[in-house]
Amino acid sequence: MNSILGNWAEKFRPHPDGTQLPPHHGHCLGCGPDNPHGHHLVVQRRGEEVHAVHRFSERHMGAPGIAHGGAVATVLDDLFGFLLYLTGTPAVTRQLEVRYDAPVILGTSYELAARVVRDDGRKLFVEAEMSEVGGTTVATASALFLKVDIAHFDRGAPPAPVDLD
Ligand SMILES: CCCCCCCCCCCCCCCC(=O)SCCNC(=O)CCNC(=O)[C@H](O)C(C)(C)COP(=O)(O)OP(=O)(O)OC[C@H]1O[C@@H](n2cnc3c(N)ncnc32)[C@H](O)[C@@H]1OP(=O)(O)O
Repeated sequence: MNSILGNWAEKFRPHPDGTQLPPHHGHCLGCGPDNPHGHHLVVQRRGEEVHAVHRFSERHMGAPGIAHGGAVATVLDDLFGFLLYLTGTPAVTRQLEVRYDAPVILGTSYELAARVVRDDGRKLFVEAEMSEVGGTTVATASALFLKVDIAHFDRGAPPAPVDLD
């Protein structure tokens, strides 16, 4: 097994309500603390939802001062990946839809929340929103994740020394 995922099984242990969930792995683009180009998303379990407060930086700029839509999609997709700690099974994104309701401003904090709306065999239907703190929704997302066997991840190249420049 790809060693970067080697401790994944223990990450599926029960996570009490209110606790911070572990990153998928150190170099994950969404949440890995060791990825200098990543978003460094920090996520908590809140009941049957996952929550985060996030600020986009200049590294994720689209229009001047505004987050790139792909960066917003990355963060929403990665947030969905934290629901797997609650469902207890590996799964991958099959389809992702994002609705951009308002520009996401760099350096501004946003609240994110995601949940599973239907767990149907291999299919996990999920939804999320991103909002100004205590205010207006700026983006919503829905996705279909498909549960996969751990062998799915063997197709990834073993983690080489990462050249992140
Ligand atoms: C211990 C170590 C653990 C390691 C733990 C790894 C950690 C992991 C880190 C996670 C981090 C997360 C980060 C964010 C999440 C990503 O970023 S995941 C990365 C992006 N996604 C991918 O790379 C997935 C690429 N796609 C694939 O590999 C394959 O298409 C899949 C998803 C495995 C599915 O292939 P498949 O098994 O052949 O599925 P398929 O038969 O086509 O469809 C299955 C069922 O779904 C239905 N379906 C398919 N598409 C649709 C659709 N769009 N709408 C409705 N139904 C559909 C089919 O009709 C079928 O239904 P049934 O006939 O069974 O009723």
